[in-house]
Amino acid sequence: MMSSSPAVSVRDLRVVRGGREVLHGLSFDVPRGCVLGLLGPSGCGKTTVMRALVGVQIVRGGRVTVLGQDAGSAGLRDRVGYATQTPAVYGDLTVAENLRYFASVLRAPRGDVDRVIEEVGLAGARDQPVATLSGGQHSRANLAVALLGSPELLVLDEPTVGLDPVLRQELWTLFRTLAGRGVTLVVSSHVMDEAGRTDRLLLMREGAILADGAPDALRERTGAADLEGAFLHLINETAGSPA
Ligand SMILES: Nc1ncnc2c1ncn2[C@@H]1O[C@H](COP(=O)(O)OP(=O)(O)OP(=O)(O)O)[C@@H](O)[C@H]1O
Repeated sequence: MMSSSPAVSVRDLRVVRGGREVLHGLSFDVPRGCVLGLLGPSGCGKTTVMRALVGVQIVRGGRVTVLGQDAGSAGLRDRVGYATQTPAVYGDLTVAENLRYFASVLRAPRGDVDRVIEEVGLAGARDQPVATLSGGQHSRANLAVALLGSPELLVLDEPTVGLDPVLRQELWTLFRTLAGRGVTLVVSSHVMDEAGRTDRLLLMREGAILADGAPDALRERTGAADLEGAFLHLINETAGSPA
């Protein structure tokens, strides 16, 4: 269910990294219970946007509000889950040991460990050291950490990279179930067919938002048969418009 006060509100967000402005004044809202896809070529700024949402990115200007508080506020610590692109789980600990460890750090209920292991489909590997997992299992173990404590906002950086289509499908079903419970998800991806599963898409390019809308609306607006075509159409449109 979507309520009227947005889960995320970003206004004129500017970020400088390595001496260069990499986000040029982004503004968007994410309603509660929405699955927002962040899509765009490598280096366009998706991870930087996510870092700003979870409050670990120094920003040059603008305002990022999450669940009614400034991003990074102490009060948001157990209300926001973040899975980075590079897995944060420890290779020498088993899946269950990692989750017990992170559950205690995050002060999540102990029972959460079994729940999140089930949710990401790792029950069969729970006692396996993470270093011995396949790439897809490894990224699911990382995702499981973000699910601890039942956060209201989940920020997931390319959670399906390296997963086969069946696992990708399963994870998207999980994302949908979570959104159905009112959880808001911000999910980045390179994969256009995944973009179609979102409620809303932010198409990004070179630190700016190229388009913001529902996948069907973007296809309709551009007259493209698929989202890849829509994206290319929007790039050409921008290139052709006066600066
Ligand atoms: N630690 C850093 N120092 C300096 N510049 C950085 C740093 N991290 C990222 N950048 C730059 O910021 C810009 C945005 O990077 P970001 O990681 O947000 O992109 P992305 O869209 O998430 O890329 P990918 O899809 O490859 O993960 C890029 O130009 C990148 O080179």
